[in-house]
Amino acid sequence: MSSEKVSSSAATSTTTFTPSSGAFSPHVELAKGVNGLDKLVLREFRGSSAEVYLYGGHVTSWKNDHGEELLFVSSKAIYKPPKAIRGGIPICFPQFGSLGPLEQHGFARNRFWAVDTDPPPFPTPTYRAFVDLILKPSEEDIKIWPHSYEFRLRVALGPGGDLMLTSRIRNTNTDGKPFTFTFAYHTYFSVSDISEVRVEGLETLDYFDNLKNRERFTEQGDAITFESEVDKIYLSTPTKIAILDHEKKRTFVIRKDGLPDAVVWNPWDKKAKAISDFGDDEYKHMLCVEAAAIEKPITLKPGEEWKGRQELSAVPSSYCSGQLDPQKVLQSS
Ligand SMILES: O=P(O)(O)OC[C@H]1O[C@H](O)[C@H](O)[C@@H](O)[C@@H]1O
Repeated sequence: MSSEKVSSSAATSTTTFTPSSGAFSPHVELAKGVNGLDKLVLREFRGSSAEVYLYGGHVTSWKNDHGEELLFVSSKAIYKPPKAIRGGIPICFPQFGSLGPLEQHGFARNRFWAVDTDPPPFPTPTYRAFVDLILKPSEEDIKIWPHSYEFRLRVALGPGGDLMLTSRIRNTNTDGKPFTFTFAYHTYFSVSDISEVRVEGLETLDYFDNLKNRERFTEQGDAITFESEVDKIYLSTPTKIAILDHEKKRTFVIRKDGLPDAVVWNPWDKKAKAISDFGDDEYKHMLCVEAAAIEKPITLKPGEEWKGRQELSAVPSSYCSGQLDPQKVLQSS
């Protein structure tokens, strides 16, 4: 692999698969999104919904049963290869950030995925509304990252409106070679006002600060609040992280498996202005908390598979992340 940065080939080198609409459960339909890009819409009986584009395997919408949008997507997002859609949940694979020779965040978010009509059995019981996508390397991709893999992504919407993303990545190299990657679900949460947001669960943890040459620091002892640009990779984080939106009285809860790290990013005003597909003031209404595997890259031998899962829920903020399990209390009410 060359040491200099390599740009990914445009998605044109990947064949796209347009599934017939009959290929899905009644909870899922195929639709045309922005710029005519194929997307799958998942709906649950109580009204919650989610949308995932085949371009990037990219979740761009997650709405609760009142139809409120819970994810942030920039009004300046460019739904056009090879640019990744700004917002929603970009998939960072096989490289997080600029931690390696590939382009920023790898190439999975710039490729056309296909619907996996014959996925291997799913290990854990899943929700009714789900879709399985698959990404395999094209010849072009193999030139920039010389490995064969099958990346299966299941996007599922629970009866209570929870959104679950499960990634299963298998090394299918026939040359006996292992490969190593880093990974993140780069989730953009929609918040009413970043200056009224708190994150619980990352207190006292070590983190790499991307704004200070990625040096290692230790977080202070209480909930994280925001008054300037933040770009931190928290290490060995708990399974559950909570993002409290004071104005909306809403708490996002991230539950994750196989993803020990969590990146917290808000560009704030200066960087927001410098990002072409991001509105100057939009930093006030978003926060990225990205379940990730970064500090300890994952190595797979041929035939081995890695699984990384995140489950997002949005609950009334009367539940603190540490004390009550909103799911249990909600069910008992
Ligand atoms: O603009 P992008 O390539 O999508 O990256 C957006 C951001 O992603 C992550 O949060 C990184 O930690 C940031 O350093 C980066 O600026």
